[in-house]
Amino acid sequence: KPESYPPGPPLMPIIGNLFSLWLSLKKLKYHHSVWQEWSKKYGNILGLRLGYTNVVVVSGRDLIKEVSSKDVFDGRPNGFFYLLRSFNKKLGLVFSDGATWHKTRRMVLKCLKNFGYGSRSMESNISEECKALIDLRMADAGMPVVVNHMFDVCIVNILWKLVAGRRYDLTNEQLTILCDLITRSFKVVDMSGGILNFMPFLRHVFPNLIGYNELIAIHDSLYDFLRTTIQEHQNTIDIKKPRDVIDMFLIEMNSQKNESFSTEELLVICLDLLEAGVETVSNTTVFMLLHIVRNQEVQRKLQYEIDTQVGSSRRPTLSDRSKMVYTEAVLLETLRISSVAAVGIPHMALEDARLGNYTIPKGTFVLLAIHDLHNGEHWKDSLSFRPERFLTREGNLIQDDWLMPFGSGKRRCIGEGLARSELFMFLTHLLQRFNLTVPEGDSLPSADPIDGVTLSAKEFKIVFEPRNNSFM
Ligand code: HEM
Repeated sequence: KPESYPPGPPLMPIIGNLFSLWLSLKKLKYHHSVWQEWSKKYGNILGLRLGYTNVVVVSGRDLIKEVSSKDVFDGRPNGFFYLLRSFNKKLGLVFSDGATWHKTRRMVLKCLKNFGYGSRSMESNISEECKALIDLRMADAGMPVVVNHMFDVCIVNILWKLVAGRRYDLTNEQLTILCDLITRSFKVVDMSGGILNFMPFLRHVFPNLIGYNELIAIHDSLYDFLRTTIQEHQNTIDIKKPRDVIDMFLIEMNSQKNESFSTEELLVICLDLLEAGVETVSNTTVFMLLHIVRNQEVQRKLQYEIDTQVGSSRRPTLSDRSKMVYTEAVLLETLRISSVAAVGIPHMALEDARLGNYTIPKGTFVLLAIHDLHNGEHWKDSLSFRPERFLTREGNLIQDDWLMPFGSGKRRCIGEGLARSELFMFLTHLLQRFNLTVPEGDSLPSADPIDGVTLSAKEFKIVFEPRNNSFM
């Protein structure tokens, strides 16, 4: 017989576990570390109440797969923080559910594929950005460079070519500001939505302290940019020749079908793609560089593989990937050890549901302990960066199903293929042309992340020293 709600730390009136969360955060620094410590004490299905909201944290491969595979958990939270970014409605792709989510996910995937998502033309977009990036680093070769945001504009460009049909110069000021806004919005709260979600009335008392004013200002600016982009499309569209995802949506909206989309929906979809597709890849790529400068042996092995499989007379391509198992293992090890989506994107129970021996009430937020999954007991010496853990003795790749950086099931990430291709291309292009070191006198960068909606690396610098290979 199922018990009622899963166990968790003792509750206080009204605020539930918020005070213990605040106390534990002071000690452990990261939300995912608090969930991990509490899960160890109370079990793999951890039952919390944050303010008025039930929040359950699910740990371990089997339970995470179970949640991800059951339709009843395919909801997304109704919390104040999530609705704040979408005109106080459940719109778009990432934070919608039910019929809106089904039709939006279908349409977004159809449009992206129509403009080459997953095909060769996408490869040429990535390749163009890699070339621009190499030129930029050649220009400041030998000098220390802060790397934390060096991929941002490249990553927007790759996505924006499909979504809005254009790219920006890597030093474009407007785009740099835009990327900075996204970064800031990701640092105001964690993925659970923070205090703004659980005690939203506090925005009337401490609007600055809890990040309300900042989030409003950031989203206003992001929507200004997106409104202008959509307006430009409306002014120049040829309905017989859609140029990009926005054009396809505008044509669909014009066709007056029942299931069509509103301009607000299109705005939120564009924001969703920008927010889900930029910080995640950018932060993972930066962590990848961080682990490489911390582990020079890994760098040497990567360069050996690039030199023997690609050489120096041409640039790497995605078709090199299948031969480059060590490089692939470095990508997997980065996705494991620095899991930027530490608790995935919260799910929500659409009805009362059974999980393990418990009943999860309708409306409960469900966080997936992905960081813990990737750094827990399943992995030997989980704290060391050791790509070899993904290789057999014969040098074949090991697919370990404890690694789920993109989630699983129907809500799984739609950008996985793109993200993996970007990571491969950025890494191989850079290491083909440069040796990466920390500037003289700097200590090795810390692998400890900064908390937020996604985890990010603390600021650090790298010197890009051109390699002695005669590149054509
Ligand atoms: C290293 C890079 C990335 C990581 C680690 C990552 C991770 C994730 C995770 C864990 C989820 C949630 C799965 C779930 O709800 O169970 C997700 C969803 C999503 N991702 Fe990614 N992602 C990455 C890159 C991208 C890119 C490049 C795009 C852009 C195309 C993207 C678009 C999305 C969207 C739209 C969703 C929501 C899907 C839905 O709710 O139906 N992601 N991602």
